[in-house]
Amino acid sequence: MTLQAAQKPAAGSKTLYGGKGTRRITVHDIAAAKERGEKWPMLTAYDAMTASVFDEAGIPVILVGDSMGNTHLGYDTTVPVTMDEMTLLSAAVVRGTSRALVIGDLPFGSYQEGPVQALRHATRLVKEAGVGAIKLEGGERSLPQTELIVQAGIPVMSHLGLTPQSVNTMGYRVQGRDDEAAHRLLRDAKAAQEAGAFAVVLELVPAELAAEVTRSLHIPTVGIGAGAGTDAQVLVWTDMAGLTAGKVPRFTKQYANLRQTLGDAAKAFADDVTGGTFPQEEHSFH
Ligand SMILES: Nc1nc(=O)c2c([nH]1)NC[C@@H]1CN(c3ccc(C(=O)N[C@@H](CCC(=O)O)C(=O)O)cc3)CN21
Ligand SMILES: CC(C)C(=O)C(=O)O
Ligand SMILES: [Mg+2]
Repeated sequence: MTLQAAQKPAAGSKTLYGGKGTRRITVHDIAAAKERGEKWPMLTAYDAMTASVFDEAGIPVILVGDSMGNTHLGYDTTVPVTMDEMTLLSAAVVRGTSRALVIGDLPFGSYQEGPVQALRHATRLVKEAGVGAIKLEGGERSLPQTELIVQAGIPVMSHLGLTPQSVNTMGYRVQGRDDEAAHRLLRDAKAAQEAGAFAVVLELVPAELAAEVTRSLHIPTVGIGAGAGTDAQVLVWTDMAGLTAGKVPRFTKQYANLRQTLGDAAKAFADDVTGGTFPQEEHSFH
């Protein structure tokens, strides 16, 4: 097999990424991908336009992350993000996609009170925004929430390791470095799986530990700053495209420099207007 053939599955083949299917991807497709040993990409999106780009690019799973607080809403952390903000932007992402599984993050304060509150807000994201699954942070501490939401028929993605909604107690440090923390993370991951989660995000954990968790679970792991041993990888789209203002985490790879490109376009437009070279005849009506 050529390298190209190894990397690019034939059109129509049963793969999650880049497949040509017209129906929306489900959590069952994701479970099947782990059985095939297939790795898959996930990106965040926060609006219909960007989501449609990723959907057309074959990204099978799109997360409407509460990272919107940092990237789009101008907050310092994800902590202030509200259900209204999540619902509005999640609905836009669903409208912009036809094939990707869209997952909505439950924001801080929307599930910590208990399972009934969690189910109410998960249900809102499904009914009002149309997401196919929700994500919440925490293993053991979010088990009752996970169980009740799954029982209600809503797929749940768990999120372990660095959980940014706990920044005020946790900081933004690598998690699971010592033996005790590593065992706790493994326990959390197994508990999430037991409670019915369909996948687990592992954020900012040592690569060896993330690989061990991945081998120990039958549901897929989605890494971010967790090395190459997870089943899937997720990045915040504005980080990977070079659009985020300011510092981006070291685990991000930058695939474009949209901040430069967009800034250059804005300057070129401004120069045209101030210099009187835009609009031209072809942009005018008589
Ligand atoms: N734009 C953006 N990208 C993200 O990845 C992201 C958000 N926003 N908002 C929510 C959380 C916060 N995240 C963060 C924030 C900071 C670090 C950070 O400073 N990490 C250090 C490493 C720390 C260590 O070595 O322990 C780094 O240098 O990357 C990591 C993840 C990830 N999430
Ligand atoms: C980085 C991912 C996992 C996330 O939770 C977010 O974007 O909010
Ligand atoms: Mg999040």
